[in-house]
Amino acid sequence: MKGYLVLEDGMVLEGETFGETQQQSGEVVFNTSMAGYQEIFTDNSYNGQILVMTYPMIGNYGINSRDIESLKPSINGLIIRELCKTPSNWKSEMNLDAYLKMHHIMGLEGIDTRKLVKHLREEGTMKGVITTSINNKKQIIEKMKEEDIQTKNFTEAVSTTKPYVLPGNGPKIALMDFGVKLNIIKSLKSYDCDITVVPYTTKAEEILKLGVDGVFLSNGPGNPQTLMPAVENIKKLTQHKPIFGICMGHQLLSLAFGADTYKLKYGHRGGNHPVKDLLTNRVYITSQNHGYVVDEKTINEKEIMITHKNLNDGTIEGIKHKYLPVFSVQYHPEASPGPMESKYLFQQFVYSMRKQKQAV
Ligand SMILES: NC(=O)CC[C@H](N)C(=O)O
Repeated sequence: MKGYLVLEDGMVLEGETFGETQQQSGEVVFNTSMAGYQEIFTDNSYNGQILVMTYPMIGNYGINSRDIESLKPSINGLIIRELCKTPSNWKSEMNLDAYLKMHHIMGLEGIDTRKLVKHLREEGTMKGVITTSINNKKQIIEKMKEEDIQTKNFTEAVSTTKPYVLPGNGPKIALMDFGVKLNIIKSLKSYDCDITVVPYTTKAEEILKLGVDGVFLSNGPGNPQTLMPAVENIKKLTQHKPIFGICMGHQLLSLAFGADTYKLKYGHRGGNHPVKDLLTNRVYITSQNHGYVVDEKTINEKEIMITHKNLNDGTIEGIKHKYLPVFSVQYHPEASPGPMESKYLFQQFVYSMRKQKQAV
């Protein structure tokens, strides 16, 4: 069936639908990874977004039940150049078309993704609608303009509603869940951590009552500034426990230290973003997925040190407190998908918890 992507600025692109034919809206963002589409679709940080993949063929190794970052895909829609209907891989259990149907997500193929991404790069990411009819294009655009994605809380839909424990014999961690990726949990589990995953609304006092050795702040969708109550809790926790934050966790931690965040023109989403560790001068190739970033001008240098920078645009990629065992990165050391060379950061967190324990 014919399908269309209608952008907020009036641009329309025509393609063929797959998956479920169900009209959906969302911020249209692009990811440049060449592989790992399953991990990307199931990353909760994409909640509410229509995703464009720049790699020209998607679906070639099918879908399996193992390579997931959460139990279901979070994307509101998928836009690709070409859909592979006959996957070939020993792990494959179904094709992408069937998978999107199962989760009621609409896909569009046959789209000139190169033209679309050039447009988004020049104009910035914007809202869009995927639909099977553009007879009412004017109304579609007007309606899409009404929704304010900058003030909407997307975390609510993906955070756990009840705490749960993943027992282990290593350091005891409270993981504040803003939409956590499974590989973050697996990475902490590789150190046999005892993890209590708590809802993002959990109060600092309740977390401290758990008697944990450290607190982990997860990734998650949406604007970090919609989560100011969590920022207040994090502010309290920084005075008591070692903390490690990734992506949304990094942004919230920075807000807790009084910094500001802003929205990037088209974000960083892909598997090859170069990041420089300013303390060692080493460059890491990193996996990324974010639209917001911490504003360098607002960092309180008396307390906070910028530890990492993005070599493409110079934005902040990591911070650390000068005296407290508290640090965070904007990129994804857990990879999934993407390079795994930053995994040592989990070890650094485990080490900081052990050190703190010995000190008291
Ligand atoms: N992966 C993430 O945690 C993303 C954080 C935030 N939602 C952003 O887009 O910047």
